[in-house]
Amino acid sequence: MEIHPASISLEKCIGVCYAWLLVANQTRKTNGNLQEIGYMTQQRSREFNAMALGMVARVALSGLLDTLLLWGFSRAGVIEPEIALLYGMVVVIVNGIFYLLIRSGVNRRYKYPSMMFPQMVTALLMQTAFMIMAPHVGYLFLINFFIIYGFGVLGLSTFWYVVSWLIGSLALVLAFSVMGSHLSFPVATNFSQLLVCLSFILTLGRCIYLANMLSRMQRKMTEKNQQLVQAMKRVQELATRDELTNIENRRSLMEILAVEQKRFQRGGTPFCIAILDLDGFKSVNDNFGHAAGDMVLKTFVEIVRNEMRLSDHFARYGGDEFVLVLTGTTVSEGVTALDRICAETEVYDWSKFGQGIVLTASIGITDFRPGETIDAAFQRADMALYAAKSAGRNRVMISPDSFDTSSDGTTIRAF
Ligand SMILES: Nc1nc2c(ncn2[C@@H]2O[C@H](COP(=O)(O)OP(=O)(O)OP(=O)(O)O)[C@@H](O)[C@H]2O)c(=O)[nH]1
Repeated sequence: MEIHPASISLEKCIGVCYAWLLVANQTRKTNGNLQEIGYMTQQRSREFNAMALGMVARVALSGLLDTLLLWGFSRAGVIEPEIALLYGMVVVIVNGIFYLLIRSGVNRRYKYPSMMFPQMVTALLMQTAFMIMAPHVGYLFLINFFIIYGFGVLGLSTFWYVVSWLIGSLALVLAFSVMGSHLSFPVATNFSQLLVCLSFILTLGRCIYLANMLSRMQRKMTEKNQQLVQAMKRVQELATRDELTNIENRRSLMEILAVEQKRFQRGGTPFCIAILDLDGFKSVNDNFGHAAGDMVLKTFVEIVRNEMRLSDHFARYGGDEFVLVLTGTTVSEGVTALDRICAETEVYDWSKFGQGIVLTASIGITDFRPGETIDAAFQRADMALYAAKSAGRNRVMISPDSFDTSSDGTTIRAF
């Protein structure tokens, strides 16, 4: 068997490996760490296992392609046929073991259930062993290093990627120190040249396949991220908005008030709390049904929104009770806006929701005062609302000790 070795320098090979590793690691970062998908629900666990089994099948297929090439080289007289046979057997046995480990769920006992790292190390050591056993086709095992690290991109964390690189480097040093002078390109005959050419074509194909897999995964992840962002937005909405009227809910109101309280304490920016309640709303429900009641509530919200400033906050406190937080506003300024709301509610044509419906609103308002709690201010506003109801409804009442003059200077409705 005549061999024409084309020498491969150790530095060149390690240099190329290093460059590939850098590119691969960059891609891995972009695609996120699949191993971290390890913490998952049963459904995700099944999907993950299917993916891991798919990877094992792909690795096995790649190994069988190499077996075919080795068989070709044995036909060309470059290596003994036993090498091809042994390679094929090792591929089947090793991948069979990983298949069974994943299939039986043993992998789920580990923090990183993809088993990518042990698969990679096994593959690296296997290539090294065959490089030593069959140095005349050593280039074939050498270029497989690139494929192996390419697979690693799909699922290794930075730490394990570096560890696998160190292991691969040591394996290369071992192979070159043992067989360096015998490693060669078998290009003595046309047939073996054809096989070498074919092996490079197949390697390129596998690299392209991997790149394509990565880009598909990236697209899928982008899609999933978008879905996640939408879901988070929806959760946020459900947690902070009232479903019927789409204004802030009670929980969100409490957060808003806490923020305004802090702002007041820092810079003294005044704000007022107004509680609004529809008068006789229950009778709408009783006489015209819940759906009509809902329409009334939504319409009332629109009336208030048309009168409030953009900087104000409007929340549904519960039932037909609403709260307006009037920011940067004194009581007298707030009362002007609230009077308009009362007037608009009174003149609105509610009869479109049920014949004869006439509705008004009662409102209690207070300003927030230094050193007090939100609860204390809230209670005052509630008392003012109660006073408005007691005084005959359809009016705005101010809590005691608030500024007692309206914007036009006349005494207004403190009780
Ligand atoms: N349609 C509808 N009704 C609701 C909703 N939430 C609470 N309610 C009803 O709103 C009514 C509120 O009761 P009250 O505040 O006592 O009714 P009111 O007639 O306005 O009484 P005053 O405030 O004293 O004038 C109750 O009948 C609740 O069942 C809702 O989301 N939709």
